[in-house]
Order: sequence, then structure tokens, then C-alpha cells
Amino acid sequence: MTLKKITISVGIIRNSQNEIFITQRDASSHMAGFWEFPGGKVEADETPCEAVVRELQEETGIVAERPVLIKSLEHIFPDRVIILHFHLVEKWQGEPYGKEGQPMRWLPQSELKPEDFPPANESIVKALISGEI
Ligand SMILES: Nc1nc2c([nH]c(=O)n2[C@H]2C[C@H](O)[C@@H](COP(=O)(O)OP(=O)(O)OP(=O)(O)O)O2)c(=O)[nH]1
Ligand SMILES: [Mg+2]
Repeated sequence: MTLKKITISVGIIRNSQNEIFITQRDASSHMAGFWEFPGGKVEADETPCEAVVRELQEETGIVAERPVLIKSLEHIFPDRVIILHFHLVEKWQGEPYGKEGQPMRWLPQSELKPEDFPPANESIVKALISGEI
């Protein structure tokens, strides 16, 4: 059986106090209830950077300025393979909120918890906690 392969682009929105904006995945979605960096699927005609700008506008209302690609990885879930592109977003217009009604919060990056996120996020969350990013 071939697993379906999905490319995802997400934004790590960080403010000047080193807080990160995270949202909670919907109860009906893959990885339901986990916290995530807002983002979603890269469409056929898009670059990962274009996709994260569009997704952040749709999910959080902000216009991201110059997202910086900091890490890309592939993660094999039991039912799918995802390629995740993580972008650091430190400049934007507007104020992020849960535009699709999803729970949201700002957390100091040192207080993030790897177990609150899908397993594919472990390395990036640890790098944020340690201050490496
Ligand atoms: N947004 C996001 N998705 C993540 C993260 N970590 C992680 O494993 N994922 C996975 C969960 C999902 O399988 C996939 C994101 O897909 P999604 O369904 O939210 O994509 P989308 O926003 O385009 O949503 P949709 O309307 O097409 O359903 O990536 C993360 O930090 N942020
Ligand atoms: Mg999404």
C-alpha cells in the first residue's frame, strides 16, 4: 500500500517578547485536539512561502511579511506521509486570532510542550524551548 503524501506549510508566529502564537486543531481533524502552528496544505500552483502567507491569512487574519523557511522535514504517520515546511514569522500586519473559531494562545517559547503538538513537531518545538531558534 502506498501512503498518501501531503505537503504542509506552517508559520511560527513570534512576537517581540518571544511568545509564540499557537492554535488548537479541530476535534474532527487529523491530529484532533493537538496544538499546532497555523498553516495547511501547499496547493499545486504555490511555493511553500506563498502557501504559508495564504494559510495565515485564512486561519489567523494576519498578513505575514517575509516568512523565513527554517526547517523542512518528512514525517511518516500510520496513515499518511507529510512533508512539513516550518517558517519563522516575526513581521506581520494585523493581530492574529482564531479566525476559524479555533482556540488560540500566546505562549513564551520556553513554555511550549512537545507533547501538546503532533509528533512531527517534536524537533522544532525542542529547538524553540532551548532557544536554539
Ligand atoms: N497546521 C499544522 N499542521 C500540522 C502541524 N504538525 C503536523 O503534524 N501537522 C499535520 C496535521 C495535518 O495532517 C496536516 C495539516 O493539514 P490540515 O488539514 O490542517 O490542512 P489545511 O489547513 O489545508 O486544512 P483543510 O481545510 O485542507 O482540511 O499537517 C502543525 O504544526 N501545524
Ligand atoms: Mg490548517
